[in-house]
Amino acid sequence: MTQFCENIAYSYLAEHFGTPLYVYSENALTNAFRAYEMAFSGSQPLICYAVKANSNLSIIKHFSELGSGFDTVSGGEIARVLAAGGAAKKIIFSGVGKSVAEIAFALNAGIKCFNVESLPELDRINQVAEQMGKIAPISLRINPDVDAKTHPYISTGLKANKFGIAMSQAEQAYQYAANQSHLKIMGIDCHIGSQLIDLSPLVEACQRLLMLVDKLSAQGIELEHIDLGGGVGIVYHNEPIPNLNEYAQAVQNLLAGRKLDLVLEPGRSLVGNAGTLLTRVEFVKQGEEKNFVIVDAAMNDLMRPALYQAYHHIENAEKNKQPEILADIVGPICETGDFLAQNRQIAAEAGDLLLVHSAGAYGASMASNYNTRCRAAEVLVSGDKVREIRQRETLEDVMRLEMKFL
Ligand SMILES: Cc1ncc(COP(=O)(O)O)c(C=O)c1O
Ligand SMILES: N[C@@H](CCCC[NH3+])C(=O)O
Repeated sequence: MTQFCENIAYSYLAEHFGTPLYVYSENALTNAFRAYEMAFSGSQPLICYAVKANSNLSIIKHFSELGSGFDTVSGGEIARVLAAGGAAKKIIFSGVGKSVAEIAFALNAGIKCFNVESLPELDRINQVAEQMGKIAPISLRINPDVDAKTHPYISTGLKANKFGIAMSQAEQAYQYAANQSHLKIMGIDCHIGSQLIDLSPLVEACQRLLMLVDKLSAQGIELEHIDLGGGVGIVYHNEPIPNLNEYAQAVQNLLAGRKLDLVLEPGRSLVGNAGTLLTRVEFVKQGEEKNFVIVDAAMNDLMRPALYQAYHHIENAEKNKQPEILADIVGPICETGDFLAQNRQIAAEAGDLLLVHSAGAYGASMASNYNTRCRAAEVLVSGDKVREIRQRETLEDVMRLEMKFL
């Protein structure tokens, strides 16, 4: 029995668009966004979709039409949001290394706020704003020193991480910002990490920020908004993911009675489970110690398993296909780390179609051309309609920029 994305068979999509292929369900994107809106309806937050999770223009456009704002981390991401029709006034610009050109671009666009991560960055933004005769809206990203209990590569709220301004330096930094002629203090923010499966660090970070908000208020610095960073984790395997309503309730209890607007920057939980990577089995190879299912997707298409030993559920597109073997599911790239899964029970023969689940976040957006492989196409399914939203790259696309130097 073949499996479906909404009303379209994966086998049809693979034949029509080729593999590897990213497939997204529009319904799943909408439902995930609405789940945040509903959970937090008591505080009417500005939900700023974290573009890095999936920067496809059509996905940005879809979220924009749902009313989303955007968390961006480069001039390129800001350009994408603007190109897709996103409102500049709903763009937040995060990141530890904003260049002069990126700051000028963001100021010209008229974004909502810069999330500033250091004193030198404050100086740089002030200088660029002065040269342009503008006032830059800023918020300070505070590093609350909270352990998010996630993979160390995506934990961002500890003292040892490069992100944010230390709690101990925060008041001084706000006073400094208040004295700069071309900055306007708007808010406070934090982001402690991604794929969070425990609510308590998120709540603790919010509490720490609110203590700081009170201290600043006593010093005459009033903030308009608090931005709590990324969203909750998603189920890849069998993780006990946090309940969004519980998170919302805890935050809303903490914010009750305060005149602070709420901003959220979820990425993974808006797109992760809306996406599947389709890949075709090239060969099944019996090694001396292991079986290998060699597929046409690789670490350049989906880097998460190689980079974080991340788990993605993989199954044959034909449900209940037998027999299963124990195998590593690997790509064609010349690296031993090029695997999508290790030691999995899977039914797979050459020519079979496999579904790599939960690939909507940090999949296509982290893809590369390593081994001079062409990036996969992406399609969006809505009911029984399917739309190509990124064409498969050709070799000419990949080589175009360099060819002129030959
Ligand atoms: C500053 C910032 N905001 C938001 C996000 C999105 O986080 P998540 O995808 O876990 O919701 C990230 C990524 O971790 C981030 O670095
Ligand atoms: N790329 C990571 C998440 C990074 C979050 C960015 N701050 C992942 O796939 O899990």
